[in-house]
Amino acid sequence: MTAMRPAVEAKGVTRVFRGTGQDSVRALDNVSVAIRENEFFTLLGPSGCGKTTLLRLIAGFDFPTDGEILLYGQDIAPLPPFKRPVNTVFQSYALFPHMTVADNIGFGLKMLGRPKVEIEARVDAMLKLVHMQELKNRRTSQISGGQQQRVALARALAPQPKVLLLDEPLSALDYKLRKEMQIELKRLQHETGITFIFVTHDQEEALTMSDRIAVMSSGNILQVGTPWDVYDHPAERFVADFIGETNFLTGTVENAGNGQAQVALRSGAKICATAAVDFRAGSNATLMVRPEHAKLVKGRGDLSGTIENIVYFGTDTHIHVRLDEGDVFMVRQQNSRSAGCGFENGTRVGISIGDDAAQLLKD
Ligand SMILES: Nc1ncnc2c1ncn2[C@@H]1O[C@H](COP(=O)(O)OP(=O)(O)OP(=O)(O)O)[C@@H](O)[C@H]1O
Repeated sequence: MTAMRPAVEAKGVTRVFRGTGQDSVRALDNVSVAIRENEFFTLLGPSGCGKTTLLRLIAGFDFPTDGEILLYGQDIAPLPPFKRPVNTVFQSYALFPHMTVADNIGFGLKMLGRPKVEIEARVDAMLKLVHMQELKNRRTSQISGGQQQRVALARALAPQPKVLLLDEPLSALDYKLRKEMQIELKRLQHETGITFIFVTHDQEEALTMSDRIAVMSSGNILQVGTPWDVYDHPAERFVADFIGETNFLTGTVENAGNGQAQVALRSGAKICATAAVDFRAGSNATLMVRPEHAKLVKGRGDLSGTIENIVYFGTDTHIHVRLDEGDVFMVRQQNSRSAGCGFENGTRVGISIGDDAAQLLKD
Protein backbone atom coordinates (compact mmCIF):
# COMPACT_ATOMS: atom_id res chain seq x y z
CA MET A 1 0.00 0.00 0.00
CA THR A 2 1.66 3.22 -1.17
CA ALA A 3 -0.27 5.32 1.35
CA MET A 4 1.61 3.60 4.18
CA ARG A 5 5.07 4.11 2.68
CA PRO A 6 7.18 6.54 4.74
CA ALA A 7 7.94 9.70 2.81
CA VAL A 8 10.33 10.89 5.50
CA GLU A 9 11.95 8.85 8.22
CA ALA A 10 14.17 9.99 11.07
CA LYS A 11 16.19 7.13 12.56
CA GLY A 12 17.84 7.69 15.92
CA VAL A 13 18.46 11.36 15.16
CA THR A 14 20.41 13.37 17.71
CA ARG A 15 21.47 17.01 17.30
CA VAL A 16 23.76 18.51 19.88
CA PHE A 17 24.66 22.19 19.66
CA ARG A 18 28.01 22.76 21.30
CA GLY A 19 28.37 26.06 23.09
CA THR A 20 31.54 27.69 24.28
CA GLY A 21 33.15 25.70 27.09
CA GLN A 22 31.12 22.96 28.80
CA ASP A 23 27.59 23.93 27.88
CA SER A 24 25.89 22.10 25.07
CA VAL A 25 22.24 21.73 24.05
CA ARG A 26 20.79 18.36 23.07
CA ALA A 27 18.09 19.80 20.78
CA LEU A 28 17.10 16.31 19.56
CA ASP A 29 17.81 13.17 21.54
CA ASN A 30 17.66 9.89 19.57
CA VAL A 31 14.45 10.79 17.73
CA SER A 32 12.83 8.23 15.44
CA VAL A 33 9.67 8.88 13.47
CA ALA A 34 8.17 7.79 10.14
CA ILE A 35 6.00 10.24 8.19
CA ARG A 36 3.72 8.72 5.57
CA GLU A 37 3.26 9.84 2.01
CA ASN A 38 0.33 12.30 1.54
CA GLU A 39 0.07 12.85 5.24
CA PHE A 40 -0.58 16.14 7.08
CA PHE A 41 1.90 15.53 9.88
CA THR A 42 2.42 18.00 12.71
CA LEU A 43 5.32 18.47 15.11
CA LEU A 44 3.77 19.96 18.24
CA GLY A 45 5.48 21.04 21.42
CA PRO A 46 6.48 23.98 23.59
CA SER A 47 9.11 26.51 22.61
CA GLY A 48 12.60 25.00 22.52
CA CYS A 49 11.51 21.33 22.29
CA GLY A 50 13.34 20.77 18.98
CA LYS A 51 10.61 21.16 16.31
CA THR A 52 12.49 23.62 14.10
CA THR A 53 15.71 21.68 14.51
CA LEU A 54 14.05 18.53 13.13
CA LEU A 55 12.55 20.50 10.24
CA ARG A 56 15.92 22.05 9.39
CA LEU A 57 17.54 18.61 9.32
CA ILE A 58 14.89 17.37 6.85
CA ALA A 59 15.35 20.51 4.72
CA GLY A 60 19.13 20.10 4.73
CA PHE A 61 19.90 23.46 6.40
CA ASP A 62 21.58 21.54 9.22
CA PHE A 63 23.01 18.05 9.86
CA PRO A 64 22.42 15.47 12.61
CA THR A 65 25.13 14.80 15.16
CA ASP A 66 24.02 11.17 15.01
CA GLY A 67 21.40 9.11 13.18
CA GLU A 68 19.99 9.51 9.69
CA ILE A 69 17.16 11.10 7.75
CA LEU A 70 15.68 9.03 4.93
CA LEU A 71 13.51 10.29 2.09
CA TYR A 72 11.60 7.45 0.47
CA GLY A 73 14.14 5.06 2.00
CA GLN A 74 17.24 6.95 0.77
CA ASP A 75 19.71 8.61 3.15
CA ILE A 76 19.62 12.28 2.14
CA ALA A 77 22.74 13.39 4.03
CA PRO A 78 24.78 13.89 0.84
CA LEU A 79 22.08 16.04 -0.84
CA PRO A 80 22.31 19.84 -0.44
CA PRO A 81 18.98 21.62 0.31
CA PHE A 82 18.28 22.66 -3.30
CA LYS A 83 18.66 19.08 -4.55
CA ARG A 84 16.14 17.67 -2.08
CA PRO A 85 12.53 17.27 -3.29
CA VAL A 86 11.58 19.30 -0.25
CA ASN A 87 10.55 22.94 0.12
CA THR A 88 9.99 25.14 3.15
CA VAL A 89 7.48 27.85 4.07
CA PHE A 90 8.93 30.05 6.78
CA GLN A 91 7.12 31.95 9.51
CA SER A 92 8.40 35.22 8.03
CA TYR A 93 7.32 34.20 4.46
CA ALA A 94 10.69 35.54 3.15
CA LEU A 95 9.10 37.06 0.01
CA PHE A 96 10.93 39.55 -2.23
CA PRO A 97 9.07 42.85 -1.62
CA HIS A 98 10.18 44.56 -4.85
CA MET A 99 8.97 41.67 -7.04
CA THR A 100 5.43 41.00 -8.21
CA VAL A 101 3.32 38.18 -6.85
CA ALA A 102 3.87 36.22 -10.09
CA ASP A 103 7.66 36.74 -10.05
CA ASN A 104 7.84 35.60 -6.43
CA ILE A 105 5.92 32.44 -7.24
CA GLY A 106 8.08 31.71 -10.29
CA PHE A 107 11.37 32.48 -8.56
CA GLY A 108 12.30 28.92 -7.58
CA LEU A 109 11.51 27.60 -11.05
CA LYS A 110 13.63 30.35 -12.63
CA MET A 111 16.55 29.39 -10.39
CA LEU A 112 16.14 25.81 -11.57
CA GLY A 113 16.50 27.07 -15.14
CA ARG A 114 13.06 25.94 -16.32
CA PRO A 115 11.81 27.28 -19.67
CA LYS A 116 9.80 30.53 -19.61
CA VAL A 117 6.57 29.01 -20.96
CA GLU A 118 6.66 26.29 -18.34
CA ILE A 119 7.23 28.86 -15.57
CA GLU A 120 4.30 30.98 -16.80
CA ALA A 121 1.94 28.02 -16.94
CA ARG A 122 3.01 26.83 -13.52
CA VAL A 123 2.68 30.31 -11.97
CA ASP A 124 -0.85 30.60 -13.40
CA ALA A 125 -1.78 27.19 -11.99
CA MET A 126 -0.40 28.20 -8.57
CA LEU A 127 -2.23 31.56 -8.62
CA LYS A 128 -5.43 29.67 -9.29
CA LEU A 129 -4.69 27.14 -6.55
CA VAL A 130 -4.31 29.86 -3.91
CA HIS A 131 -7.08 32.08 -5.38
CA MET A 132 -4.78 35.00 -6.17
CA GLN A 133 -5.22 35.46 -9.95
CA GLU A 134 -6.35 39.09 -9.61
CA LEU A 135 -3.24 40.17 -7.70
CA LYS A 136 -0.75 38.60 -10.08
CA ASN A 137 1.02 41.87 -10.98
CA ARG A 138 1.01 43.52 -7.53
CA ARG A 139 4.23 43.82 -5.60
CA THR A 140 4.25 41.69 -2.47
CA SER A 141 4.86 44.83 -0.40
CA GLN A 142 1.39 45.99 -1.53
CA ILE A 143 -0.68 43.00 -0.37
CA SER A 144 -2.06 41.97 3.02
CA GLY A 145 -0.50 39.49 5.46
CA GLY A 146 -2.95 36.74 4.53
CA GLN A 147 -2.28 37.32 0.83
CA GLN A 148 1.47 37.21 1.45
CA GLN A 149 0.97 33.90 3.18
CA ARG A 150 -0.80 32.53 0.08
CA VAL A 151 2.03 33.75 -2.16
CA ALA A 152 4.62 32.10 0.10
CA LEU A 153 2.67 28.83 -0.14
CA ALA A 154 2.28 29.10 -3.90
CA ARG A 155 6.00 29.79 -4.28
CA ALA A 156 6.92 26.76 -2.18
CA LEU A 157 4.47 24.53 -4.06
CA ALA A 158 5.45 25.72 -7.57
CA PRO A 159 8.44 23.37 -8.07
CA GLN A 160 6.16 20.44 -7.05
CA PRO A 161 8.14 19.23 -4.04
CA LYS A 162 7.33 15.79 -2.66
CA VAL A 163 7.42 17.17 0.87
CA LEU A 164 6.47 20.64 2.10
CA LEU A 165 7.86 21.82 5.42
CA LEU A 166 5.88 24.55 7.18
CA ASP A 167 7.46 26.28 10.18
CA GLU A 168 4.70 28.04 12.13
CA PRO A 169 3.41 29.55 8.87
CA LEU A 170 0.24 31.04 10.37
CA SER A 171 1.62 32.64 13.51
CA ALA A 172 1.76 36.18 12.07
CA LEU A 173 -1.94 36.18 11.16
CA ASP A 174 -4.84 37.39 13.30
CA TYR A 175 -7.28 34.86 14.76
CA LYS A 176 -9.93 34.94 11.99
CA LEU A 177 -7.47 34.85 9.14
CA ARG A 178 -5.57 32.11 10.86
CA LYS A 179 -8.74 29.99 11.02
CA GLU A 180 -9.37 30.64 7.31
CA MET A 181 -5.81 29.72 6.38
CA GLN A 182 -6.02 26.52 8.42
CA ILE A 183 -8.87 25.38 6.17
CA GLU A 184 -7.01 26.65 3.11
CA LEU A 185 -3.87 24.70 4.02
CA LYS A 186 -5.87 21.50 4.49
CA ARG A 187 -7.46 22.05 1.09
CA LEU A 188 -4.07 22.65 -0.56
CA GLN A 189 -2.64 19.53 0.97
CA HIS A 190 -5.62 17.50 -0.15
CA GLU A 191 -5.59 18.89 -3.70
CA THR A 192 -1.84 18.58 -4.27
CA GLY A 193 -1.36 15.25 -2.46
CA ILE A 194 1.99 16.55 -1.13
CA THR A 195 3.22 15.37 2.28
CA PHE A 196 3.01 18.34 4.67
CA ILE A 197 5.20 18.51 7.79
CA PHE A 198 3.82 21.32 9.88
CA VAL A 199 5.41 22.86 12.97
CA THR A 200 3.33 24.58 15.61
CA HIS A 201 3.17 25.13 19.35
CA ASP A 202 -0.58 25.74 19.09
CA GLN A 203 -2.38 22.58 20.17
CA GLU A 204 -5.75 23.63 18.78
CA GLU A 205 -4.21 24.22 15.36
CA ALA A 206 -2.53 20.80 15.51
CA LEU A 207 -5.76 19.05 16.48
CA THR A 208 -7.87 20.64 13.76
CA MET A 209 -5.43 20.25 10.87
CA SER A 210 -3.39 17.10 11.26
CA ASP A 211 -3.76 13.51 10.15
CA ARG A 212 -1.20 12.64 12.83
CA ILE A 213 0.64 14.61 15.49
CA ALA A 214 4.04 14.04 17.11
CA VAL A 215 4.06 15.59 20.57
CA MET A 216 7.57 16.72 21.50
CA SER A 217 9.24 17.76 24.72
CA SER A 218 12.92 18.50 25.45
CA GLY A 219 14.29 16.94 22.27
CA ASN A 220 12.12 13.81 22.44
CA ILE A 221 8.97 12.61 20.72
CA LEU A 222 6.64 11.48 23.49
CA GLN A 223 3.72 10.25 21.41
CA VAL A 224 2.70 9.98 17.77
CA GLY A 225 -0.97 9.55 16.99
CA THR A 226 -4.12 10.92 15.43
CA PRO A 227 -5.63 14.03 17.03
CA TRP A 228 -8.12 11.72 18.74
CA ASP A 229 -5.29 9.49 20.09
CA VAL A 230 -3.32 12.32 21.63
CA TYR A 231 -6.35 14.18 23.00
CA ASP A 232 -8.40 11.30 24.32
CA HIS A 233 -5.71 8.67 24.90
CA PRO A 234 -2.53 10.52 25.87
CA ALA A 235 0.25 8.15 26.85
CA GLU A 236 1.67 10.35 29.57
CA ARG A 237 0.99 13.31 31.77
CA PHE A 238 2.95 15.84 29.71
CA VAL A 239 0.88 15.07 26.59
CA ALA A 240 -2.40 15.26 28.52
CA ASP A 241 -1.39 18.56 30.06
CA PHE A 242 -0.05 20.16 26.89
CA ILE A 243 -3.04 19.27 24.72
CA GLY A 244 -6.35 20.75 25.78
CA GLU A 245 -7.48 21.39 29.31
CA THR A 246 -7.59 18.57 31.77
CA ASN A 247 -8.08 17.55 35.39
CA PHE A 248 -5.61 15.32 37.20
CA LEU A 249 -6.62 13.15 40.13
CA THR A 250 -4.39 10.94 42.23
CA GLY A 251 -5.23 7.53 43.60
CA THR A 252 -4.13 3.94 44.04
CA VAL A 253 -4.53 1.21 41.43
CA GLU A 254 -6.68 -1.60 42.84
CA ASN A 255 -6.55 -3.93 39.90
CA ALA A 256 -5.46 -3.60 36.29
CA GLY A 257 -5.25 -5.57 33.07
CA ASN A 258 -6.25 -5.55 29.40
CA GLY A 259 -5.96 -1.79 29.12
CA GLN A 260 -8.37 -1.17 32.02
CA ALA A 261 -7.82 -0.34 35.67
CA GLN A 262 -9.82 0.35 38.77
CA VAL A 263 -8.45 3.22 40.85
CA ALA A 264 -9.38 4.22 44.40
CA LEU A 265 -9.32 8.02 44.71
CA ARG A 266 -8.41 9.93 47.85
CA SER A 267 -12.10 10.79 48.19
CA GLY A 268 -12.82 7.07 48.58
CA ALA A 269 -14.56 6.87 45.18
CA LYS A 270 -13.60 4.03 42.85
CA ILE A 271 -13.14 4.96 39.20
CA CYS A 272 -12.76 2.75 36.14
CA ALA A 273 -10.10 4.03 33.78
CA THR A 274 -8.44 3.09 30.53
CA ALA A 275 -4.69 2.58 30.72
CA ALA A 276 -2.22 2.91 27.84
CA VAL A 277 0.46 0.96 29.72
CA ASP A 278 0.30 -1.75 32.38
CA PHE A 279 0.05 -0.66 35.99
CA ARG A 280 0.58 -2.85 39.02
CA ALA A 281 -2.07 -3.15 41.72
CA GLY A 282 -1.05 -1.08 44.75
CA SER A 283 0.90 1.52 42.75
CA ASN A 284 0.12 5.22 42.96
CA ALA A 285 -1.52 6.59 39.85
CA THR A 286 -2.49 9.81 38.12
CA LEU A 287 -5.85 9.89 36.40
CA MET A 288 -6.85 12.32 33.70
CA VAL A 289 -10.42 13.48 33.16
CA ARG A 290 -11.25 16.00 30.43
CA PRO A 291 -13.60 18.76 31.67
CA GLU A 292 -16.28 17.86 29.10
CA HIS A 293 -16.35 14.23 30.25
CA ALA A 294 -17.38 14.99 33.81
CA LYS A 295 -20.84 16.02 34.92
CA LEU A 296 -22.04 18.24 37.75
CA VAL A 297 -24.79 16.72 39.84
CA LYS A 298 -26.87 18.25 42.61
CA GLY A 299 -26.59 15.19 44.87
CA ARG A 300 -23.62 12.92 45.59
CA GLY A 301 -21.11 12.16 42.84
CA ASP A 302 -17.73 10.44 42.63
CA LEU A 303 -16.22 13.68 43.94
CA SER A 304 -17.75 16.53 45.89
CA GLY A 305 -16.92 20.17 46.43
CA THR A 306 -18.06 23.77 46.22
CA ILE A 307 -18.40 25.89 43.07
CA GLU A 308 -15.75 28.59 43.13
CA ASN A 309 -15.98 30.19 39.70
CA ILE A 310 -18.26 30.09 36.65
CA VAL A 311 -16.85 31.33 33.34
CA TYR A 312 -19.13 31.82 30.32
CA PHE A 313 -17.52 31.20 26.90
CA GLY A 314 -20.50 31.51 24.54
CA THR A 315 -20.49 27.94 23.28
CA ASP A 316 -19.87 26.48 26.72
CA THR A 317 -19.39 27.32 30.38
CA HIS A 318 -16.43 26.34 32.55
CA ILE A 319 -17.32 25.62 36.16
CA HIS A 320 -14.47 25.44 38.68
CA VAL A 321 -15.19 23.31 41.72
CA ARG A 322 -12.96 23.33 44.83
CA LEU A 323 -12.91 19.67 45.83
CA ASP A 324 -13.19 18.69 49.49
CA GLU A 325 -9.66 17.24 49.13
CA GLY A 326 -8.38 20.73 48.16
CA ASP A 327 -7.70 20.71 44.40
CA VAL A 328 -9.75 22.55 41.79
CA PHE A 329 -11.64 20.43 39.24
CA MET A 330 -13.05 21.98 36.07
CA VAL A 331 -16.25 20.84 34.38
CA ARG A 332 -17.21 22.08 30.91
CA GLN A 333 -20.90 22.25 30.07
CA GLN A 334 -22.32 23.00 26.67
CA ASN A 335 -24.64 26.02 26.68
CA SER A 336 -28.15 26.16 25.32
CA ARG A 337 -29.99 29.35 24.31
CA SER A 338 -32.86 28.80 26.66
CA ALA A 339 -31.09 28.33 29.99
CA GLY A 340 -27.97 29.31 31.93
CA CYS A 341 -25.64 26.73 33.41
CA GLY A 342 -28.06 26.02 36.28
CA PHE A 343 -25.46 26.47 39.06
CA GLU A 344 -24.22 29.34 41.21
CA ASN A 345 -20.99 30.21 42.99
CA GLY A 346 -20.82 28.78 46.49
CA THR A 347 -23.16 25.85 45.75
CA ARG A 348 -22.21 22.37 47.06
CA VAL A 349 -22.13 19.95 44.14
CA GLY A 350 -21.16 16.41 43.21
CA ILE A 351 -19.06 15.50 40.18
CA SER A 352 -19.89 12.34 38.35
CA ILE A 353 -17.21 10.70 36.23
CA GLY A 354 -18.63 8.38 33.59
CA ASP A 355 -17.35 4.87 32.89
CA ASP A 356 -15.40 5.88 29.83
CA ALA A 357 -14.14 9.26 31.04
CA ALA A 358 -10.89 8.58 32.91
CA GLN A 359 -7.45 7.66 31.60
CA LEU A 360 -4.57 6.36 33.73
CA LEU A 361 -1.31 8.11 32.96
CA LYS A 362 2.40 7.51 33.18
CA ASP A 363 3.93 10.37 35.17
N1 LIG B 1 22.15 27.15 16.34
C1 LIG B 1 21.92 26.84 17.60
N2 LIG B 1 22.89 26.91 18.54
C2 LIG B 1 22.67 26.58 19.82
N3 LIG B 1 21.48 26.13 20.30
C3 LIG B 1 20.47 26.04 19.43
C4 LIG B 1 20.62 26.38 18.03
N4 LIG B 1 19.42 26.17 17.43
C5 LIG B 1 18.58 25.71 18.37
N5 LIG B 1 19.19 25.64 19.57
C6 LIG B 1 18.61 25.17 20.84
O1 LIG B 1 18.04 23.90 20.60
C7 LIG B 1 16.80 23.76 21.30
C8 LIG B 1 15.69 23.43 20.31
O2 LIG B 1 15.47 24.56 19.46
P1 LIG B 1 14.36 24.59 18.33
O3 LIG B 1 14.51 25.89 17.58
O4 LIG B 1 14.43 23.35 17.53
O5 LIG B 1 13.01 24.61 19.18
P2 LIG B 1 11.51 24.81 18.74
O6 LIG B 1 10.76 23.69 19.35
O7 LIG B 1 11.41 24.98 17.28
O8 LIG B 1 11.14 26.17 19.48
P3 LIG B 1 10.23 27.43 19.02
O9 LIG B 1 8.80 26.96 19.08
O10 LIG B 1 10.55 28.46 20.07
O11 LIG B 1 10.68 27.82 17.64
C9 LIG B 1 16.59 25.06 22.05
O12 LIG B 1 17.05 24.88 23.37
C10 LIG B 1 17.45 26.04 21.30
O13 LIG B 1 17.87 27.09 22.14
